[in-house]
Amino acid sequence: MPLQNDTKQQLTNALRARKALEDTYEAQFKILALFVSRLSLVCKGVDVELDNRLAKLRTELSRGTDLEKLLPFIEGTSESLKQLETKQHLEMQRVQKGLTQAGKLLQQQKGLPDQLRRSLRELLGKVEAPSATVHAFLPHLTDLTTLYQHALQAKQLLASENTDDDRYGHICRQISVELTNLLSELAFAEDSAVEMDNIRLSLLDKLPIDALLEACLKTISIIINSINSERQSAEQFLLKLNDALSSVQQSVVSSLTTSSELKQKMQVLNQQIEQQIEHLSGASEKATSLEQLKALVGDKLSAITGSLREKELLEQQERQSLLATLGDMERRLNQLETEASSFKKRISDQNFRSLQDALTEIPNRAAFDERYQLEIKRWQRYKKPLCVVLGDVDHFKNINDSYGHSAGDKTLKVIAKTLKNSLRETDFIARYGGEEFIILFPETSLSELTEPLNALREKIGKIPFKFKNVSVPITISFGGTQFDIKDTNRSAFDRADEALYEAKKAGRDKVILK
Ligand SMILES: Nc1nc2c(ncn2[C@@H]2O[C@H](COP(=O)(O)OP(=O)(O)OP(=O)(O)O)[C@@H](O)[C@H]2O)c(=O)[nH]1
Repeated sequence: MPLQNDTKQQLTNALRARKALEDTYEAQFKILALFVSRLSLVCKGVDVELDNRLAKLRTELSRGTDLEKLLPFIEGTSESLKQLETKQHLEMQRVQKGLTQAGKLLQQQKGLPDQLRRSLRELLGKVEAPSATVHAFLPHLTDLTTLYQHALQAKQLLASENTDDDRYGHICRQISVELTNLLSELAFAEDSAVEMDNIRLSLLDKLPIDALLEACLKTISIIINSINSERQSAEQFLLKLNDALSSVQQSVVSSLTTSSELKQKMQVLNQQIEQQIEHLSGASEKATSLEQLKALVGDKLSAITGSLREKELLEQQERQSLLATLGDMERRLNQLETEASSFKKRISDQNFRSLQDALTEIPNRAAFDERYQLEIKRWQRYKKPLCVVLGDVDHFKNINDSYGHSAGDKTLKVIAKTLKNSLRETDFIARYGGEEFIILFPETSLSELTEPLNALREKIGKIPFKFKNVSVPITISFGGTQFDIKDTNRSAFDRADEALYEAKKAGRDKVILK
């Protein structure tokens, strides 16, 4: 009996446990069903077929249908989801392509404000980055729409400006910037350099189109004059070279003629001496007495001595004429050497000046372009990191406006000097234009730049500038990047430019590295 009771108890326990398990399972199934229903409602509207399948699944779930019977519905829905995923992937590519095309089209528009161009470039970079969902493109679409709006507004503003000055204002500014860059890349002798500097200063003001055209014409005429004077001096040098060479040729010819004449005379003398000696030996054989022989030898010897003296004289004459010719040639060649070295110095001075910014005396944009190509080649070959950094003086326009252009010029000089002196010899700094500097850091990675650039930024901020007895703190912003395997020289530069733009947007006096 006790055994029977025991079995009964065990059975009851097992039944209770099973009931509890079933209850738990039912509760979990309900939660899951609710979750799936809610999730399916969220997906509603994405795809009709998926909507239908999910609706059926929801109905079956709400009826409490068995999991086994639900399986065909779940499989059907999974299939629809898979198809939808492929569709969405294609859709994503389509949206990405569409946004890129629209952005690039906007980029091709002329006359867009610089800031808008930078934002657009930044946006295109984001659009090209891989995305997990189509939704991720929505903010980009909003941004692009805003940029389109701004571009349209800018264009409308341009079109609505009526006066000549306003209509051409934008073009004038561009010409002005290009002309300023050109001036900094041209090397001129002192007198033209002063004229050029006056033109450069005049370009800092907002010039009306006629004044700007005049500045262009003046620049062209200075360039032509300078080319002409260079051509004349080259011509003069070539004429002198020609003169010197023909006079050397003449000397050589005349010395050759003299020497051949002397040679002939010498031959005659030699023959004469030989004959005299022959005559002497013949005559001495015929001599019958010692007295006769003595007189004969005496006569002949004095004749031979005379001929030998004459020969010596001729030889001396030849030596002297040769020495005179050589002396003359040496003098001419020395003159030529002096001319050539002064010409060479002028050319090398000119080369140096054409790569140096006249105001700040640091390398100019042309020098930068040359060095940039070289450092990129080194980077490609040796695979050592290479960074490029743009620096831009903050609110520089205010300095010009408040204290005049010469104060602005002085500021640029001091900043350029400070930057140059604070860099390593292997780094390279150039004035890129206006108040913008560009620095190349070979064999340096981006992580190694934060500290020195911040130190540089702080150093500039601490320079005690004083204009009209007012202390004026001046700051600088830096944007930099490291060369990447996919980079072109333009793309790396653009990234540094974007970083600089971010530094300006973030409040200036900042270093942003991308
Ligand atoms: N004195 C002087 N001024 C220059 C020279 N080159 C460019 N500038 C001036 O530099 C100013 C640059 O002004 P913006 O481009 O508006 O920039 P910013 O005032 O520095 O403002 P942010 O860069 O936005 O901080 C312009 O007023 C130019 O005329 C130069 O060689 N000498």
